[in-house]
Amino acid sequence: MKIHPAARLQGSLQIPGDKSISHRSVMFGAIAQGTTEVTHFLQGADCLSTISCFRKLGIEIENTSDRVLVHGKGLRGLTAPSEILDCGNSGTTTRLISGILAGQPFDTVLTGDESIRRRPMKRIMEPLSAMGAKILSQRDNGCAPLLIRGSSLRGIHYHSKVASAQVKSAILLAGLYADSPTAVTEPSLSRNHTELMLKGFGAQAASCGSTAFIAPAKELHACKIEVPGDISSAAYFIAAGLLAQGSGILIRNVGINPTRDGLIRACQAMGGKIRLENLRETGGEPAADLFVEQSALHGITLEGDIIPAMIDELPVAALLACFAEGETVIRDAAELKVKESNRIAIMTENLRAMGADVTETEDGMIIRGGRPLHDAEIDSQMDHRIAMTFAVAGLFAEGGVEIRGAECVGISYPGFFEDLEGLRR
Ligand SMILES: O=C(O)C1=C[C@@H](OP(=O)(O)O)[C@@H](O)[C@H](O)C1
Ligand SMILES: C=C(OP(=O)(O)O)C(=O)O
Repeated sequence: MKIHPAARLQGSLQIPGDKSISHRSVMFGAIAQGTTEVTHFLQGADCLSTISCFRKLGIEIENTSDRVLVHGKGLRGLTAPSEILDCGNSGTTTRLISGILAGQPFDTVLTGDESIRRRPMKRIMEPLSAMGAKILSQRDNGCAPLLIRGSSLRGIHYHSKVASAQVKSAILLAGLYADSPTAVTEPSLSRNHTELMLKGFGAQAASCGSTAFIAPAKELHACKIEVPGDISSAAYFIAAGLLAQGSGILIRNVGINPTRDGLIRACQAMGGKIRLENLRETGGEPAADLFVEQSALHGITLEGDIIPAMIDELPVAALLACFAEGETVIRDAAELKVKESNRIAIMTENLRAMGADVTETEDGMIIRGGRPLHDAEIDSQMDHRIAMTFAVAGLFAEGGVEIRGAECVGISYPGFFEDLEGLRR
């Protein structure tokens, strides 16, 4: 896929539904009593993997263009699958479903694509085992395929070494099936969609700082969920809007949950002009329209608590740093190495190939902005966030960019290239 430089970008767009919230709407709907109706569901490959897994667990799910209906069977209504569950490329599917399967009276085998089979699963195996489940990594390497032998569970208070909503959510979901309350404390607060949405489904969930609690549940009840636009998808248009000439880009209906809005805060701290308009609530989550204008950016340090709030947006933040005056330091972001690809290594290699001044560090990158980017051929390594980041890079690089494996954007944003092209003026 060739991306040509853009003289001007302007206009407005509607971002597809949030991936994290879409996954959870299907999962929680499946284990609730009654029919959960989901609108603005993300029809990306990852969320379709979640639907496919729950269908194999006996749940009827109607997926039409305007809504998804999940005919939940209650907390104890899932049935043993007759085949292996394929989580595709989705870490969220793999880890969250493991929490639910830990409490089932049957065995399940979970696997996924090549990338999923490399990602660390010990982080959920340990706490779920401490709760009483038996989880076996079939190659004994701490990765999928996983055999999950569900059982009756006990509540725990788990102190996680990583700030990870997937780890936290797996434990909280298992906690629904436990004999006593469960708590998870993480080093920094990660996205809290599970806590918010489980409450909407009638669970007793609470949080205090970076500790989340859940009480064992008798039943959950079905909900109506309108999924807000995904800030992680909006991120590419925020970046494009900050860099492009034109009269601005309006990104409508973006989820701005404070555990997800780190990119907006980081860009504003770099001098980016992003105006939040029409603030409202969508599906129990704060949402707004974002108006983004071309801005003169300067480098900053990104570290600590803001990192989990923009973890998937760090690649595009690194790109922005190439256009900022001075140095940007990203640290405390070692988690980037265990995403769909090693995002620290790939960003460093590819930004350098385009002429940027970037140094890879143990837990982040140092980027010295101001060098113009030039054309290069970039391999996405089938990581959707890398493909979308370099599509934006191509708009502002002399000669554009050629992206190999660009089709992987379908994991989280099937219409990405059409939406990007639609802003050219
Ligand atoms: O819970 C979720 O929906 C997600 C949590 C994050 O992963 P970690 O929990 O591994 O940080 C994020 O990177 C991923 O895209 C989605
Ligand atoms: C890391 C991501 O997703 P997951 O962990 O669900 O594969 C992502 O979407 O950037």
